[in-house]
Amino acid sequence: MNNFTISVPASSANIGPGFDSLGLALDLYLTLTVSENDAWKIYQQSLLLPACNNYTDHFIYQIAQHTATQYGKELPTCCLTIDSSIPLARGLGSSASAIIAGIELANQCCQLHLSKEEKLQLATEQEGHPDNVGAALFGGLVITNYNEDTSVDIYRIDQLNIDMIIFIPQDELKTEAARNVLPDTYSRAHAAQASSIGNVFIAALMNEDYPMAGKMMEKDIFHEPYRAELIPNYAPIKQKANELGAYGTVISGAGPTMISFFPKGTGTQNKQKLQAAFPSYNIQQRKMDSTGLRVEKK
Ligand SMILES: Nc1ncnc2c1ncn2[C@@H]1O[C@H](COP(=O)(O)OP(=O)(O)OP(=O)(O)O)[C@@H](O)[C@H]1O
Ligand SMILES: N[C@@H](CCO)C(=O)O
Repeated sequence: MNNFTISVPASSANIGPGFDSLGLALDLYLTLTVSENDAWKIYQQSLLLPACNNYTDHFIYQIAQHTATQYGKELPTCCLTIDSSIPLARGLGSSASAIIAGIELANQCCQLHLSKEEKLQLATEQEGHPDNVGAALFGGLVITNYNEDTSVDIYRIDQLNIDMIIFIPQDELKTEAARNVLPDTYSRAHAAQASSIGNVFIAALMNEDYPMAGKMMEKDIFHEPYRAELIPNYAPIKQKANELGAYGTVISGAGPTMISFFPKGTGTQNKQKLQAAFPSYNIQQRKMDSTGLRVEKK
């Protein structure tokens, strides 16, 4: 086995009305440097990574082991050096990136020769929905459909002429907790209204009509109204971004990070103003990652 590096981007799911369906890859990365070794060793270089004393408890190892077993293979012992700029449990797809990294680790180490579509299917089965894993794997903005009885259908937009700003608060919010506040069912009228918002949103994005896309993203009724109370400064962040000319501001994934979409060229100046307005936040201007999962052999 040659040494190699796996790199997987962060992602922002939903973008308002695309609950469990839309994902946007962002230029923050989880990286694994892998070499064959006579015993398992995992070195973690970033303070953003969760502490782990035993390799068998490591989420990425568990996903790799599970994938190898699914294909009747044995994972060779490896030395992993893991680094990350993706904050955990903030709505930036950290678990999806870890799942993709684990699947790719097994793919490389066990020579599974998995196609991207097969990786997407495996990752979606692990995560439960294809939005974050689709973006992390393919890069760009992905539009997906999945239910437990079918394979994942996916389209991709790889060009967005907008600037993006993310607002990362200090405290975590676990996806599970943010899913627990959602209704189990929606009435027909509610579902029809919610999906019509999503339909116009995608049409607006495809036509680069960003004012309309911003209007639609803020009209979501699938998840935003239920989660707003869990998100610190939900209304003030939207209001301030709106005053500064944002097309729209929504919860990133399950939160608590929020993401604003600004006219191209206005991100840098607005980032400074927003950081001054919300000093306890880690506010960053980010770009879309257009590549997704990368493997570099040494
Ligand atoms: N690099 C990693 N290594 C090990 N475990 C990880 C890693 N990244 C994420 N995890 C696990 O996933 C959990 C976070 O997943 P969760 O679904 O709550 O949030 P998220 O994926 O960051 O956000 P969202 O799904 O809303 O975008 C962490 O608490 C940790 O258990
Ligand atoms: N679509 C998911 C993303 C987070 O995993 C949600 O909003 O719960």
